Amino acid sequence: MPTRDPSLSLYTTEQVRAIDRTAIDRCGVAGFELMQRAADAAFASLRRRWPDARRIGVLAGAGNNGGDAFLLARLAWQAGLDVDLLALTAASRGDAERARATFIEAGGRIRRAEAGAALPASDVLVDGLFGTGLGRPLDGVAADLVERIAGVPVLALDVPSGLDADTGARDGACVRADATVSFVAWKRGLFTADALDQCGARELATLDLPAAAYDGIAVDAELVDAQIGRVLPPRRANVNKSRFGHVLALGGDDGYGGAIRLTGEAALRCGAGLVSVATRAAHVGALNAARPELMARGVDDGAALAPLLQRATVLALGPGLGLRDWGRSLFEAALTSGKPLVVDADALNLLADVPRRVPPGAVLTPHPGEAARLLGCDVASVQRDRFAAARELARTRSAIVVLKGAGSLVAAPDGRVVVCPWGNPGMASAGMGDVLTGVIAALLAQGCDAWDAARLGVALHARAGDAAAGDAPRGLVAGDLFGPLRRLVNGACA
Ligand SMILES: NC(=O)C1=CN([C@@H]2O[C@H](COP(=O)(O)OP(=O)(O)OC[C@H]3O[C@@H](n4cnc5c(N)ncnc54)[C@H](O)[C@@H]3O)[C@@H](O)[C@H]2O)[C@@H](O)CC1
Ligand SMILES: Nc1ncnc2c1ncn2[C@@H]1O[C@H](COP(=O)(O)OP(=O)(O)O)[C@@H](O)[C@H]1O
Ligand SMILES: [K+]
Repeated sequence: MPTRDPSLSLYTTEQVRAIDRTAIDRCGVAGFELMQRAADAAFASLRRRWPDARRIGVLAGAGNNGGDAFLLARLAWQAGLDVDLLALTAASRGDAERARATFIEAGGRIRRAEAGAALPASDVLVDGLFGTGLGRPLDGVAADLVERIAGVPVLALDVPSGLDADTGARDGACVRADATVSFVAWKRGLFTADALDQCGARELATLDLPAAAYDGIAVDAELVDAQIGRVLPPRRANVNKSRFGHVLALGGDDGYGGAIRLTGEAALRCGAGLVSVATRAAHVGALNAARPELMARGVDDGAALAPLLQRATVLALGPGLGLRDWGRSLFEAALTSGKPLVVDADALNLLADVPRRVPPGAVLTPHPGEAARLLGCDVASVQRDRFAAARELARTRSAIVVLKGAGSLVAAPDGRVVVCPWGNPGMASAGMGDVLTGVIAALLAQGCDAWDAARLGVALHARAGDAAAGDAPRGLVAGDLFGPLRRLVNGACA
């Protein structure tokens, strides 16, 4: 991938280690100097965030993450603060041992963390137990310490200890930080899954590495860039609705008319020129009454869809579609039409059942449950490595895949991945996915290719969710997103 903007570039831990090695071996920046810079950056962050803190508690592990912690402890000590440092081991390795010695030389004292050791009484606790070297779940004294942290703000060095920095998954005890200062480059796992509960505010400290340290290391993924104007330019004045596509939303079996209405309305609110809805006849009256701009049509089966499919430029297939014969027949007709489409909800469940190919340019929008069905695994396996799951689905289905949930990922068959840093737990409510389907369909209808429509759609949807939720996520409903979506799609997020 081309970008080198460090604030958007995401790497695996192996890649970050390679960057560190290049900086040390080829750019002449000593490892200890890097550690010192890491400690400087983290201490500056601590002072900025908690200027009144007098008592600094520090947890230090045996590796270089612990080395960062010793050097931060020395800075705090030299600044006249009280420092209570608990070390997991009696000795460290390499640069970290030198860092330990430096702290002791400066007059600092170290308590050895035995089973049941009292956590430091502190105003801020610094977590330097494990960073990118974490190789297995925390256990023993480390797990015990981490599980007993309570009632004190926590600053994590590089990664909250216990979090897998490659996947964002935790397996057992894990530090819940208020802020995480990450060093050198963003680790991709800080932006999805459990990471959203464990990291707190994220801050990147690149430690002034020379640009050459990053040479030859392609980013593994990127954060979504919200520069909407780049892919969806402002509208010209002399245009008419036929320029902006005709979305056909298909779904809404008995009892699920609301789902497809949300999809249709989202497509309208994001600028599709025309939106038709093919649904159960029983829903048409209510749809027309509630949203007359939607052209709602009752269809008995897939055969009845032919004229609608012919007129449509983009399909939004699946919300409320159901798994009965009616839904199956619409599913078959829609896929056979070869039109560009967004495949969601029950259409994904049908896709998991029926060995069908989706047309080129399709966007699949599974939540982890749907992704698991498509991959033939369980939800926990998807969540254990969302990057791998999204990439595998995109590759095997030759489609753009949006793996939804906290920290949504968008993956392409060629391995590209972007991660959405927005969204909130208020969006864990019925109908939110139906809205996303309409958003992406509208962007396809207005000329975005599948990749742009998916990444931009995910960004708009999540930012609209954040704008609508404000500081009150509980009780957010999907329809609340329409107002913010309209503002954002017109460029408010650029
Ligand atoms: N020179 C460098 O490479 C730099 C490294 N930095 C820091 O160094 C960290 C990485 O350091 P390390 O590679 O030493 O690794 P860590 O300090 O994260 O872990 C230390 C060691 O603990 C052991 N371990 C792993 N999981 C364990 C578990 N669950 N229970 C018990 N022991 C376990 C492993 O042997 C591992 O190597 C980064 O996260 C960052 O904080 C920074 O100082 C910046 C520069
Ligand atoms: N905890 C969360 N944080 C951020 N976004 C979330 C969260 N929970 C759900 N979302 C987003 O809300 C949408 C929910 O989609 P989905 O699960 O398909 O809901 P539904 O089937 O009810 O429409 C997705 O875009 C998802 O990424
Ligand atoms: K840590």
